[in-house]
Amino acid sequence: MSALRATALRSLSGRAIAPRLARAHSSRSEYFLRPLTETAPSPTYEYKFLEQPATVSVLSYPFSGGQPRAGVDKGPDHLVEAGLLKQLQSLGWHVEYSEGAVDQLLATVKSDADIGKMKQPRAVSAVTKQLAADVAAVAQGGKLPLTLGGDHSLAVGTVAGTKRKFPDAALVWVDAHADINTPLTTDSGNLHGCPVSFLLGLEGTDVAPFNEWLKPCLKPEDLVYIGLRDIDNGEKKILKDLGVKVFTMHDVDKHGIGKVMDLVLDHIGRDRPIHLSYDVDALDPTITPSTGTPVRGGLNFREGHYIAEAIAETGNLVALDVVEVNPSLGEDAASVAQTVAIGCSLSRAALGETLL
Ligand SMILES: NC(=[NH2+])NCCC[C@H](N)C(=O)O
Ligand SMILES: [Mn+2]
Ligand SMILES: [Mn+2]
Repeated sequence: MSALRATALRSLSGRAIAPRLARAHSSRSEYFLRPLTETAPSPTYEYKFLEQPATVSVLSYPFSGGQPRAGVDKGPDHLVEAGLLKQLQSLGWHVEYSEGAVDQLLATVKSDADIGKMKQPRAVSAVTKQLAADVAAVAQGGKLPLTLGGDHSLAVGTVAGTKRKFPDAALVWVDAHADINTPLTTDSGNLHGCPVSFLLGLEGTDVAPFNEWLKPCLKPEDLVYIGLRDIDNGEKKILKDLGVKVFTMHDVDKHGIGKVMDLVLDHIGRDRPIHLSYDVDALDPTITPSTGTPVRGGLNFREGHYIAEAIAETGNLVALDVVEVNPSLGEDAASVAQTVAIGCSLSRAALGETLL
């Protein structure tokens, strides 16, 4: 059985429903059945590593176990309710939607005591293992997986999945944080601060339960960061020792975002598949307030979108993550709506929306 068939198709209320019923009644699954290809036959750019017709497979992963704040698991539903699927369809994409069976996966985790400093390691491992299989299956099918989080620990799964189809893929990580703590360096123990170290296979990451399924799949030179401004001391040492290419907010201030993106593409090259992992806390908290670990001094609205647009323009995007939207946080309903809207607009920008 394919990995994706294991994920349940769900109704708007989150109840698991039979696919045939879903086809008849779920408004989400209409996107499978009646693509509006008359209005826009294909995306703005030719996505050269994908098969035709260009298809985005949206994977909803309502998971919060990589960090302590409730609500980030509601991010995917809010993004979908805001109209994301229809928006992507009107950009010319064929759109599929499925929801990771996170509840079922978590039900297999009976107790989840800390392992060393790691919090909820079994939950994160179980969910990311399945997500890796889902992303790999989508990529093998010639489609683009768009994973909606959920917290950033999910990227252990998404990047591992992308790398099964595209071992040469570059990883562009847009974030206030480096998320490269290891189980040895982390202060918080929150695994959303650690996914990159597991992908690289750094010292301390060869631990159960992850080492039962996850092999190092990323090289330091495959990775570029943009937007960093809150880096733990242990992470600074790792970044320097490995020589990872980092464009902090200082670099964005100094060069401007246009130059930074030129330098990003100079570094990774212009003919390689790109996995874009976008943490919405990369943007300034005035722009995306509803997120668990906001840090002042972030990307402004245009800088944030320009990054996604510049990646889209390459035609090399093969996978996208949009994570850390937490609709339970923020001052008021307007903060939440704004953060969700920007999760949608960043996704559209990466999938080829242009201003003209
Ligand atoms: N994906 C995120 N928002 N990560 C925040 C990580 C914060 C901090 N560096 C930690 O390891 O706990
Ligand atoms: Mn972050
Ligand atoms: Mn992050």
